[in-house]
Amino acid sequence: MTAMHSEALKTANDTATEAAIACRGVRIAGERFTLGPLHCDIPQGFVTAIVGTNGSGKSTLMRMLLGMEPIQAGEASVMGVRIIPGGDERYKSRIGFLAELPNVYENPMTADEKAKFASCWYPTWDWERYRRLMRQFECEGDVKLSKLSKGMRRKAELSITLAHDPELLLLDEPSSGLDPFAWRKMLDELQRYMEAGNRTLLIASHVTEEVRRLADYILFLDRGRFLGMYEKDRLFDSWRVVMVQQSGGGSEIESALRRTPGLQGIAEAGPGVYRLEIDEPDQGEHYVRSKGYQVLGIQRMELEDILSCLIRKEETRR
Ligand SMILES: Nc1ncnc2c1ncn2[C@@H]1O[C@H](COP(=O)(O)OP(=O)(O)OP(=O)(O)O)[C@@H](O)[C@H]1O
Repeated sequence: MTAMHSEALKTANDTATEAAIACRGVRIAGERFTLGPLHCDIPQGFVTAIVGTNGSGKSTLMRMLLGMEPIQAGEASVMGVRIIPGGDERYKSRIGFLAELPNVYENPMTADEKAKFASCWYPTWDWERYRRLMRQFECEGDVKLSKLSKGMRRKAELSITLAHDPELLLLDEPSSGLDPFAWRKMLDELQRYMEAGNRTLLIASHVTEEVRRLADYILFLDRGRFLGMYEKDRLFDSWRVVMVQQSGGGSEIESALRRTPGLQGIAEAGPGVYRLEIDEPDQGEHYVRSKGYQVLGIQRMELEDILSCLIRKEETRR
């Protein structure tokens, strides 16, 4: 399976999916860090998870979408609005954003005070929804944000972020600090949010289980490099590690194995033993067996394994 870019994504879904976010060769360059070029469509009505190593640019990407990181090259648009310096910023009131870290300037405020401030900014603000979410997360609205525990504050901020039922939700590591019960409630709330059908969630997460449960698509980043965007179910269904053995080993077996259909990665795991990472499991296994090699085992790949494989592949490509 190949990484899905705009046209391929439409074909894969067999629908003319609207892009909630479109990036065309977007590049953001700082003194010590460059993100991009980024070329992807985040489809409307779906959950896309950004998965990447620390410092890979997940938060930078989210900030760019809010016009907080200048774009050096390429184009980005959010819900049809192109992000340009000094451009129309009204699109931001249709977005809910939960930053990775709390804003220290808001420390003296209570959650209710912050909510009051937000209610003036968002035309679709719904006090009923805010109160329901605060109750759901067992949050106190009249305590200063600085006096709340990390997890309590996260839950209060999440309630505020969701209270205006935004068309696009950007969540930067939302589960950071949440206990397992709160985490489950958050997943329920996010699933409820998506039930409207026309809502889009972009979530940066290091939590494999969260990605597995929520995401429809996964966008991979590493050190600012875009490693591709994949449909989650196809990714987990098709990527496999196949252990192969052939007594004698040598360069012949390796060059034959390099022609395995769907090969994403290959490594020698011992004398005459090879570890193949493939995304065409049936054809791959058939090919290996047809060459007379012994298949020692086949395993599904975890998210971390897939990310490592994509990183290695990108490094060999360079
Ligand atoms: N406040 C900052 N000042 C200067 N450089 C920064 C700052 N925050 C991030 N960076 C740089 O931008 C790069 C991308 O950081 P970013 O926060 O986008 O990564 P991330 O993928 O969200 O990381 P993490 O998983 O650790 O949250 C980092 O490698 C870092 O060098």
